[in-house]
Amino acid sequence: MPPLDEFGLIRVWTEGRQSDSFLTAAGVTVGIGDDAAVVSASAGMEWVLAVDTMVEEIHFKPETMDDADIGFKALAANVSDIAAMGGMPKHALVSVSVPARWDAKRMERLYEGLYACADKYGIAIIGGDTTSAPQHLVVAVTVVGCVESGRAIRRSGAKPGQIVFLTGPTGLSAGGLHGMLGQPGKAGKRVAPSPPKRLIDAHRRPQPSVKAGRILLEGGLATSLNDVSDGLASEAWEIAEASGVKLALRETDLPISGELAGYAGLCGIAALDWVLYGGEDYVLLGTADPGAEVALREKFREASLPLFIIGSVEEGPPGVELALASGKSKPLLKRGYNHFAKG
Ligand SMILES: Nc1ncnc2c1ncn2[C@@H]1O[C@H](COP(=O)(O)OP(=O)(O)O)[C@@H](O)[C@H]1O
Ligand SMILES: Cc1ncc(C[n+]2csc(CCOP(=O)(O)OP(=O)(O)O)c2C)c(N)n1
Ligand SMILES: [Mg+2]
Ligand SMILES: [Mg+2]
Ligand SMILES: [Mg+2]
Repeated sequence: MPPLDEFGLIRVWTEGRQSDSFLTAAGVTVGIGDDAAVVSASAGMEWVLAVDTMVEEIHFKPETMDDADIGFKALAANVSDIAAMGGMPKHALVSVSVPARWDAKRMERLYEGLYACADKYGIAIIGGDTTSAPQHLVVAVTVVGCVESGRAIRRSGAKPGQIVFLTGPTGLSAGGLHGMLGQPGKAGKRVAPSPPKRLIDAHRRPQPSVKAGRILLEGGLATSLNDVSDGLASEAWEIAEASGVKLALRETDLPISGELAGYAGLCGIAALDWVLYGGEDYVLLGTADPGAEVALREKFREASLPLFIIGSVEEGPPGVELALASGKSKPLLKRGYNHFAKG
């Protein structure tokens, strides 16, 4: 059989993965197969649009991610950006640039992961683009979501006197990554103990907080919101700068699971470093009026979702501070994942 061309490949990856009735219900008038997709707009809603890219060697390596995980996470990272606006993800466009090393079977696995995430969040895959690539795989996903007009939750609404909350623990993904990168490679040298499964799962299959974002929006409970992709400290800085305030976080209120602390101890690393600077957590960091705290706790408890109050908003030049368990405070650097950092 001759090798498939890109059109054949696209068919193999996507055909029959989502039912016609699902696509119709998702407002898809023209889906995969034409020059562009057409979807219907809902009255009273605005579009929420985000794109994120995953690049082999930068966002994943063979030892950190299975092929299906790459597809899942490429979409999940985008879903998280929609969640961070309080929006509902609806449609996705998927662009892949595929080197020869990545055969058809591997790409099928990647698409299985992609559709697993799409189905989990009720997202219709409506198109994309396919090219060859010289060496490394690149996956760029654009997600289209919607939100009630004028209601999107921005980074800029934090005000002094408000509380700072987090919708899940951070640091697990970075811990998992550390362990997986430290596993025996070709040279067979083992440099890190095996990480617990929960940490590996957090890295490979992040679960973006769409429900949490919707609860916050529907209840008018958040004054600012951001998702944690580059690290808690870095995202806190983004809220601080966008809002013109200082975020004062409390070390003793940061969620650090025993599992993470235990594994960090085994590695001789301070868990707090992963918690503050690790990234790829895809939980939501936000602020709320102190008067909303009771409702906030109640709504999250009803939905069986975690919620941690980790600090407060203060006046001052934009910045982030951490009150340490010792009673002292230290400024947190605007450090996080930086694609252009040297070294
Ligand atoms: N190449 C680009 N051209 C235009 N806008 C960009 C580009 N890269 C990022 N942005 C925009 O800059 C902002 C910050 O991007 P980013 O740090 O990637 O956000 P996030 O961490 O939420 O994914 C977003 O509004 C994003 O859309
Ligand atoms: C092999 C490997 N090395 C390092 C990382 C860590 N890492 C790569 S990108 C990134 C930050 C998040 O990705 P980015 O593209 O910056 O997403 P965005 O901020 O745009 O959402 C992190 C923590 C990784 N996931 N895999
Ligand atoms: Mg981005
Ligand atoms: Mg974001
Ligand atoms: Mg980033």
